[in-house]
Amino acid sequence: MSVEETATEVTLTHPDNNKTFVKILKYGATVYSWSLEGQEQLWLSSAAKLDGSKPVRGGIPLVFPVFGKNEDDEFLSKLPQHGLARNSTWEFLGQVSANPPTVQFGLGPELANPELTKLWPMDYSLILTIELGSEHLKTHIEVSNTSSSQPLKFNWLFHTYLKIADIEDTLVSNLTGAKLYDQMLQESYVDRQPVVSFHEELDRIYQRVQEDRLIQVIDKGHPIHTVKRHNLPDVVAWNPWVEKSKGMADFEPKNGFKEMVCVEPGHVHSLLELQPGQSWTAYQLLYKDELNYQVL
Ligand SMILES: O=P(O)(O)OC[C@H]1O[C@H](O)[C@H](O)[C@@H](O)[C@@H]1O
Repeated sequence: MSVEETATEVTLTHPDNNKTFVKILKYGATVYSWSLEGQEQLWLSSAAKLDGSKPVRGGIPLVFPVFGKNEDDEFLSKLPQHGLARNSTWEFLGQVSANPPTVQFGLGPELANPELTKLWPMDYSLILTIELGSEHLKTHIEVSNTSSSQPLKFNWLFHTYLKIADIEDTLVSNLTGAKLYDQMLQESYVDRQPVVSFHEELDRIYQRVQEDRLIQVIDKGHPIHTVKRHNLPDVVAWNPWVEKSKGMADFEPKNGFKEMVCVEPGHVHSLLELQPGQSWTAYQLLYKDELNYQVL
């Protein structure tokens, strides 16, 4: 069977290779493991809670309807950091294709975390489609405004924790020339460095990165992850380094920051706004590619 469902999770296994699989927790519809021919591609904290008691520290948590904390919107500002999708149990909608194995999960206000839904009482429907290729993982989201009268304002982001060998040997490419908001310095500037390198905590929101820019994670000159985006113009790059990792109870081992980098495609610099009846779609595609410096 290429799709197996338990009470709490769904596993897709590729028909051509049983060491290529993806595991998705119904809680948060969080992909928490993606193995490609036996090689794990995503970082997961050894202290991550997989029992629905808090969002998963690692894998691909889903950020909706707000990234970080919103301070301006009457309703979004009441939600905790990163919203309610990652702390709600989604419905497994079933398999939509046999090869590549593809499944869907759904979320709406009737299913979402009730405490958080009280704070953000909007009508919406989310459909997450996960496709496991022999050499890729595609996560596709559709957001619909199901209200008959109110606009729907939101952010979306795939909070992808990529597994790497050593952060000090790692570069992230093809973000050069993009404007960014540096959450450490709390200021905006244009990145003029040829690549992003990591020597301390780094937390940057790159804005309006052209869609044809492939973001590559490079280990000692070799591209180990390539991230393609559709309708996700903003890219967050994050590594918590020593002090921030110490402060996160569910981040283990404490030197685990050396083996992860977050590259998070999203629409977070501004809010999306859908009128009643409208829908919006976007996807993230993780795969392997040749080294491709598009800008230096
Ligand atoms: O601890 P969390 O709420 O999961 O957030 C983890 C991180 O998410 C993003 O990458 C933000 O840019 C960071 O500022 C934040 O620390």
